[in-house]
Amino acid sequence: MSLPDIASKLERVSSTVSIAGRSLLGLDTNPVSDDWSHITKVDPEGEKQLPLCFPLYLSQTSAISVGGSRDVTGPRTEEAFELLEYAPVPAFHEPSAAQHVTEKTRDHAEFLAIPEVLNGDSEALVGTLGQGIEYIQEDLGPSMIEEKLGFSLDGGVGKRLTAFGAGYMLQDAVFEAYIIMNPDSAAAREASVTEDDLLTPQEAKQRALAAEYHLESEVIYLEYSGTYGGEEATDILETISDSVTWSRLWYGGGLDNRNHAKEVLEAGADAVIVGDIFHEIANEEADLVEQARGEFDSIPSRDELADWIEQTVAINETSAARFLSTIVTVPDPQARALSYLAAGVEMALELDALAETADEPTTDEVAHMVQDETLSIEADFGDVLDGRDATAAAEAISEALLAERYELGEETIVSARQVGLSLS
Ligand SMILES: CC(C)=CCC/C(C)=C/CC/C(C)=C/CC/C(C)=C/COP(=O)(O)OP(=O)(O)O
Ligand SMILES: O=P(O)(O)OC[C@@H](O)CO
Repeated sequence: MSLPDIASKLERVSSTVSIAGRSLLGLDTNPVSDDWSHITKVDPEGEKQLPLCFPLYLSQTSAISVGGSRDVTGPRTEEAFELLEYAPVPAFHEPSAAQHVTEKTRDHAEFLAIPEVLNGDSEALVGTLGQGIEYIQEDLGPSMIEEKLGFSLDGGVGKRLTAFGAGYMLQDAVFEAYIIMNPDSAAAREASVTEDDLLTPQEAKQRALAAEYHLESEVIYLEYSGTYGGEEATDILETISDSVTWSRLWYGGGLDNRNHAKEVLEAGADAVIVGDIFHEIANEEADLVEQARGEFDSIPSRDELADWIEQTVAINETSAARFLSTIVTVPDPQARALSYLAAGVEMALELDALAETADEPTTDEVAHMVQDETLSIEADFGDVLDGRDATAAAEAISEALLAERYELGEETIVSARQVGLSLS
């Protein structure tokens, strides 16, 4: 038997084993975790930012999806991943263009999740994917391999190596088969989904089955980006979840309270995706810090701060409480929100005070200032990260904010550009 014959036989055997594993033995061979019930979508676009103590909020979610369809660039995506190194849960990359994938994002991301839209134009199903694979094969792959080898690739071996490189980079990629049901969203515009493309529950189920059996999409993603899908969405989820067995079924769009999160989970979603309300915490935290600066002459205790926050805002209406309420396993979202908001405001006030102690320091001096100071937030980070990571997280975030405050450029471990707060 020739080598190609053996390869083709092996391929046939392995795909039969995989189908048998899935359908006859009922084995869960889907690489996307079945334990995930809540995913936070972090969008590295300029206007969407992270709260100061993002490791605390993100400790409650199952995983983080990094990506967005507007104003996203490779460098911004890299910055988001660098910050999210300090999040206590895995972060994966959902690019909306292949150029957002860089060597650095590949190093940081748990895996690539590639969108394919089941009710858009052919560009959104296979066109962009083809361009993406071409980019990996012809640009990103060779430059990464050449950098590792230290010499340039050409000839037959070069060709095989770059093909191998593209396969290698995509081997742990998973596919998210989107059904986009809000035509008035960036995702719909990106995929050319219009009113005419909206699906009935039965049509959605049929496409979901095609995605599971033909495309072998690890995830089927019902997307209402920016608006809650209500009964229409729960009808679709119920219909799909009755038939789809192997792919994970995710719902995203407009979630900002527990009832809606429960509704879609009870209708059969394996996980909910929450985006906007998480980013809104950053604005809320910045507003509170601004008010606290006017209110207190010295740094109050954490308890005093919590009392003041309770008098200043209706906790149940805060973005912090609403975000946490979408995580159905968090027992008391309001209490948790109050404690995280107080931690964030205290961290900002402590850093304001630290900034006052120096006049035009260098980047090295800023690093030392941060290392010599123990901020209260370290103990909070210690509750969700292990000790060394908690110190590293507090130092990296503080250093970035101080460097930004002194206009020291971008020499810090992480950039403060995506943290929604500036020191006074
Ligand atoms: C092969 C590699 C490396 C990359 C592939 C790149 C591909 C195929 C990207 C897919 C682009 C695509 C079809 C986008 C459709 C729109 C979509 C589903 C976007 C995701 O939605 P969000 O960006 O989360 O939505 P919002 O911005 O509306 O919140
Ligand atoms: O931003 P929201 O409306 O929460 O939607 C989350 C996600 O489904 C967007 O792709």
